[in-house]
Amino acid sequence: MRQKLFQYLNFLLEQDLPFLALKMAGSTEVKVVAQNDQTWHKTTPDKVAYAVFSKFQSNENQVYIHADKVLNFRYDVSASPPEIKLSIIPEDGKKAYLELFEKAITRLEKKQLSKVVLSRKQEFAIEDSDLTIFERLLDTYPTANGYFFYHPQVGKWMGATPELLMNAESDGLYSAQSRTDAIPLQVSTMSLAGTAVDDGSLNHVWGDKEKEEQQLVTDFIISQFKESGAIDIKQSPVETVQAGHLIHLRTFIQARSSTNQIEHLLGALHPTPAVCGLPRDESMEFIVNNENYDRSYYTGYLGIVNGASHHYFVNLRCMQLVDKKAIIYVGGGVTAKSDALLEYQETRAKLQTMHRLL
Ligand SMILES: C=C(O[C@H]1C=CC=C(C(=O)O)[C@@H]1O)C(=O)O
Repeated sequence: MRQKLFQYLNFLLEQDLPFLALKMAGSTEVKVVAQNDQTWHKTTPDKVAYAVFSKFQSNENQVYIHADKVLNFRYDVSASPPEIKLSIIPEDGKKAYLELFEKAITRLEKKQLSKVVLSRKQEFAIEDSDLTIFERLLDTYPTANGYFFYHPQVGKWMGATPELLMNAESDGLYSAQSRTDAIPLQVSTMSLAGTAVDDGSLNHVWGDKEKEEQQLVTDFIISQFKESGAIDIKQSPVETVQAGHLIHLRTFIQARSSTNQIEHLLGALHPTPAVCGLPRDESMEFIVNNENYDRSYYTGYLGIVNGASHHYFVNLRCMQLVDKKAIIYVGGGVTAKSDALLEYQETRAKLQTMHRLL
């Protein structure tokens, strides 16, 4: 089946047809949503099944892929995971990052912001084919949500994201004809923040900075759920979770809502303070005016919708593939307690997630 998947993706690339291939965390299946023509659909389709790829600034250039075909390929992760290539990453962008950090810390100390996520990108040459890199990605990160997106007018993106933005499933019977009805849904999301390099022991002692920045994300999600009319909101205890060679703090949050609330709920959640900051509008303004580059689809989201079933993920640990180049995007949450060099090192550690696949 593995061979069939790559043959099919190769065919779509050769035909220049839009697709999203997604293997959800821990799944043994890659789902491919493909469109039969090259149209760039920019609004929510009146279709039962589709894929979405959204920018960080989600009011711009959304991409919807109409599911003319949805194919599922069984994917058993290779018993011998690919060898991890460790190479030295040049220190490009350090000066610019530290300058950005200084500007942010001024705002944080004045309490104009309580948290802001600062990011950057770095370019690398690639030799292998895009599909070889995708196969390596799926085998290296079986517990991440691995994806490959292509649209002839938008380009190629690939990633292994640990972060769920929203899962919503019908908790009752669903009929495909009743898309416009308010079908009750079980909704779940996660608050993921705080980063450390995994040292192999499961009892990492987290500092106050990490605990606080993750709590801010949890509180934000719960308040957005409440405002959006979701009910029965429940949260799990905070846990440490592995993402490749990194670890994060994570809380699951669940609630009940309905299909007619989904778009609203998505807008209420995205962008969470795991990728933007708090207060949200001020952080967004700071990022857009000071990062000095366009995040594009990084820290946006990707997803697959099929009837009442919605799966959306935050576009993190990702790269854009342009000709023989990979542009890797990375960032991290900064608060008044942050240390500039440690935050910069964190972006370097996050770069490795994609870099070791090249
Ligand atoms: C913004 C990123 O990560 C987010 C998700 C987990 C932990 C994060 C952190 O510790 O700052 C970030 O909020 C990224 O990987 O580019």
